[in-house]
Amino acid sequence: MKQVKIGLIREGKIPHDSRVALTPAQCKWLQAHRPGLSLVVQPSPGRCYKDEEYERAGILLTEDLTDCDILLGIKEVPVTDLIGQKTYLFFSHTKKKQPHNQKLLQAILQKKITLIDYECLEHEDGKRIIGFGFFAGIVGAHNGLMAYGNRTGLFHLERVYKQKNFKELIHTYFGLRLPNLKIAVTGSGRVAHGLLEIMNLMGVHEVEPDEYLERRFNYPVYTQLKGPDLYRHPATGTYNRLDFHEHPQQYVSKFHPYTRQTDILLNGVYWYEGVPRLFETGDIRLDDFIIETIADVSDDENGSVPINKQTQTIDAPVYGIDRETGAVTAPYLKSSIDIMAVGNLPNELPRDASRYFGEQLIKFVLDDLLHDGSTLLARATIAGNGTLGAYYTYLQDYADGTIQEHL
Ligand SMILES: NC(=O)c1ccc[n+]([C@@H]2O[C@H](COP(=O)([O-])OP(=O)(O)OC[C@H]3O[C@@H](n4cnc5c(N)ncnc54)[C@H](O)[C@@H]3O)[C@@H](O)[C@H]2O)c1
Repeated sequence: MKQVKIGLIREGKIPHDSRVALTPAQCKWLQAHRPGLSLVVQPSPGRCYKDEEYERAGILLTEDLTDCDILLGIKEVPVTDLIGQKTYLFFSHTKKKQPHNQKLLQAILQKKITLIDYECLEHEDGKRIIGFGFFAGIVGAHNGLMAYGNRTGLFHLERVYKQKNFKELIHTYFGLRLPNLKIAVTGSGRVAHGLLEIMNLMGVHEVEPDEYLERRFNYPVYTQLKGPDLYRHPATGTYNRLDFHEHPQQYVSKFHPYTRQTDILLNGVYWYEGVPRLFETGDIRLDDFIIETIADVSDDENGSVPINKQTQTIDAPVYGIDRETGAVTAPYLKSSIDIMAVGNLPNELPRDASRYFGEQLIKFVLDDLLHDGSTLLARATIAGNGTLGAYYTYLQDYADGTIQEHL
């Protein structure tokens, strides 16, 4: 095994993110159990684990990371902070040619940095290895229910970020009595798992989609809608997962009947251009469209939820959409549907989200970082030594292009 020095960088992106790739306890465990590996931490006033906690775990704090081999961050690293010729792992949000990160990729290439993007780390079958989706689902489901409680006055949920951790959050559900709600949960990935976890913790009962559509219940229920429940090929009437992933534009949505039976929609589908929207904007004017609150955890503006018109912040996560005009309004108006849409939901539970992330990193990626010749890492390497990685040559025009300013 080679000698590797890993540095945890201070997050530089604004608005500030307090998550970190490895907790103090995980760093300590790694130093004890992975000979050849050493770790240092760049001090940070805003990190969810304090500098002193790393110090107490025996991890060296240092401003200077120039002698590290690998630097771990979370969000996009500001161009001015990049250290040339290093290997970085973070979420770069460049693989879809996002205009606002074009400059970042150009700087990475110029500085001969190796960029391994967490989002691109995939198992052989294409399933993503690490991410924050589970805690996005946890916070998203809570916030969706919280918004419905605020709207109707039928119950009250506190903000997640006011709790110390996930365990404390669960304690706030003791004694919670929900009305006879019908909740539709969409998706089957990490976000959906987090949504389901909260359903179960809040004592909402699961029912099958057909039962959900057929009757009302005298207790709160949810149903989980996965690919085959949401989409069908108009010619065959069926859903084939691989075919759908390749040709989503050939499919249509089957969600419409659920808009007539659902009080709250918790949306966790994976959406990209071509995937049918769950419903169309005009549908919200229909008298039998009864959804009052939507937590769009997937958070694609004008995506699977076409009335998600803007992403909010943790401070003010909810806005309204007027049923008649489709215009953005204040939250909790009778004439509007409430939308909860925030792009950094896991930041409401940063310590738990970081620990969960670090666990996956240690389990599935760390050994590859300590040995040469990993195909897992090669497939996730967007740039290296001034050129694009073998799997990312499609980004060449993006890397060459004139800088587009992000509006
Ligand atoms: N709001 C937030 O803070 C937040 C945080 C994390 C994730 N998200 C978003 O939530 C959405 C869901 O994330 P997730 O973590 O559940 O994703 P995931 O990778 O865990 O799951 C994706 C699911 O989508 C399915 N899928 C559909 N089309 C696919 C395709 N073409 N290729 C691969 N898989 C396909 C997969 O089978 C899988 O079940 C994403 O859009 C993500 O960006 C939002």
